[in-house]
Amino acid sequence: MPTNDCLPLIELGIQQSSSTISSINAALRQFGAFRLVAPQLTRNVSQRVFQDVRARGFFRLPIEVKNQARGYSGFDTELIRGKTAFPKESVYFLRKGVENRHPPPAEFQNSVENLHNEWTSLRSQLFATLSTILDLTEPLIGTPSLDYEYLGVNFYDSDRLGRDRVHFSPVHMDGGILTILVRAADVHDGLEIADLRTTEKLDSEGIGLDASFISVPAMSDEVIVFAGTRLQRLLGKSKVRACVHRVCSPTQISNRCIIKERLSLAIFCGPPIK
Ligand SMILES: O=C(O)CCC(=O)C(=O)O
Ligand SMILES: [Fe+2]
Repeated sequence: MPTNDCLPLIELGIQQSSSTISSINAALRQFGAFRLVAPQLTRNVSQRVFQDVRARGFFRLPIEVKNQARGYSGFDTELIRGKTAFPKESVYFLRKGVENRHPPPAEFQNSVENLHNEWTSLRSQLFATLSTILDLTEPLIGTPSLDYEYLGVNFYDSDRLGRDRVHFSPVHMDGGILTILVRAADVHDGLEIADLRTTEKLDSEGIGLDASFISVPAMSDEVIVFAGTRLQRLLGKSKVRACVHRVCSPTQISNRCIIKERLSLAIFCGPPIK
């Protein structure tokens, strides 16, 4: 299976070359994704979040305790396309409509806040660069209707997955404008994205059955950026496709580093389409 060599990389703060501009445009049509150089997110701040989660074992706490934590979403409680359960646990931060439970442990909260601060200083640069690359006249952020964002820390445990389920994350698209995905391990951790040129299908379930997928290993100093359905809707399918992605369970990642537990952190930018 080809890997992320076919996904181009954006470096912020430099003049984008014409070859970068054309390869990012092509990748947004073929995969709805690109890679971003972001050591500010991958090196210290996100590693601190992951270390804190591991060291304090937040996800190993009794379910009654986790259920008390604001933003906690239990194993198999989120549904994809309203029917397929997502076999992960998450804690969401900054999400609207999260009920007023106890805040998660202070260290966890602080480390996520530090990461969010780093992201805040990157955000306008990334969106400005993307506007240049896509030759946009309308801003993608800066209006109240687009500026919503929230973060999710995700925990996947293969011991809970059972034998018959092959995906930590069933195939899906994200609903907002962009998702920035930071992963804990510098390995093949099962993330795959669809090559949308290999299928005529448009829904994520159909694409999941039909398309070829590429494996996207985690690289140090880089994050993956997915386009969401809102961006596809705003700019049109001929310019940007929403990324169709899934995460294979460790048993499916043959001949590669096997991880039983997986942590990731997603920053979701832009409200989903209502
Ligand atoms: O954990 C991952 O790598 C992907 C998570 C994801 O796709 C999501 O939360 O929407
Ligand atoms: Fe996703």
